[in-house]
Amino acid sequence: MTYMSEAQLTMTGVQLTSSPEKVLASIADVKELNDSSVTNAGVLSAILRGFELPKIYVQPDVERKGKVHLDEDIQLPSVDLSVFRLAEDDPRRKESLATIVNSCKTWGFIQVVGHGVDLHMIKRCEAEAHRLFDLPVSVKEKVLRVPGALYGYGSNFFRNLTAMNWAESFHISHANVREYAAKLWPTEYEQFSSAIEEYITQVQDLGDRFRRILTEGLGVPRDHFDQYFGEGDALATLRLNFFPTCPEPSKALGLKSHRDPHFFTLLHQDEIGGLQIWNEGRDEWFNVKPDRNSLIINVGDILQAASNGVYRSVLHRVVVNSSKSRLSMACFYNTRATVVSPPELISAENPQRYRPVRWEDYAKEAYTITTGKVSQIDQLYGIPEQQHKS
Ligand SMILES: O=C(O)CCC(=O)C(=O)O
Ligand SMILES: [Fe+2]
Repeated sequence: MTYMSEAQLTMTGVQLTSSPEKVLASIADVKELNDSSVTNAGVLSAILRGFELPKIYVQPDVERKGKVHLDEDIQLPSVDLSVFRLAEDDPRRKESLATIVNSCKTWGFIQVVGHGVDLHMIKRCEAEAHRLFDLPVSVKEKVLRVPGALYGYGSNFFRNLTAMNWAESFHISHANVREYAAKLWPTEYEQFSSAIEEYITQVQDLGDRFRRILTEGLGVPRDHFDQYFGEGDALATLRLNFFPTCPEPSKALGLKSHRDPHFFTLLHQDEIGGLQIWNEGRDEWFNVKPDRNSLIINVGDILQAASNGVYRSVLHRVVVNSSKSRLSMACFYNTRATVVSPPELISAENPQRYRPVRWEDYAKEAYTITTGKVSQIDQLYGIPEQQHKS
């Protein structure tokens, strides 16, 4: 296998610059210069296979340190959501609700089966996602996500990147998938568009149902948050993530550690694995065992605020490996409304912990805080302790 030094890479056109868009663009140049046979593979895997890891992907120590729990993959608590069709006092329903609440308080994550999202449809959507990532770079560049834009192709969605994520991502919504797909496949965008639309529709419907379950779990009327979401009117953005095989996986990350800023995220992952969740109490990263039939739902910052800190938005990241690429589909479920926690959750002993928060304002700052101890919602919207007492 021939490795290219950084200097050689630079000579062939890869500018090691801090702008991911430029890197993508210059990687495209390398492809055209060096190897026309790679057009049907994902951009990073195709271009970088056999190369040493360019510096721009080497994560700083702060991102790489942290003990990983090695004994055994944890199985996130898993709940069959079909029990929520049972009568309210049915013990199986109660037990499942307790599991969900506990898991969202501690792990910030829960795994669900019996979710009602069609598994064949998920497979179709994954196949379409692969079709997208397999397109030549010169085509994917037509929908490049430029800085500040919400949608499109690229892996730069944190504004404070110190190294690039070893990933290709594509952000899209139900409302604009056709517009973007038509740029990728001028005459045959129907297949991709309808798969994505159907996926978002079904996952959003699950989100609506799950939102009411989580609300009930707070001990408030299950329709309490309906006021923020309307009828099937949640904001839902889909991020397709493709993690190519990586020549030096221990130095890179598929997604650097982050908390999702939205209300919650509904995630599907293929069978490869790579998602790790930070457990604060134990000071360790935990691997999540992938299960194709389930979806993972994780609490986001807005829900943490809306639940007055009961549900936790927890740090997570994606590690990569040298032998298998991975695909995940993350649907960010959210509201445009200004969110405050229900009065039932606030008392003298348990004061209001967050100022009202509106996604449009929060989004401007949400991705700017670096990794680690400080939660971005605490820092930006948290009400300091001493103000609780006064
Ligand atoms: O790929 C995964 O497992 C996680 C993806 C994720 O955290 C995200 O897209 O925000
Ligand atoms: Fe995430």
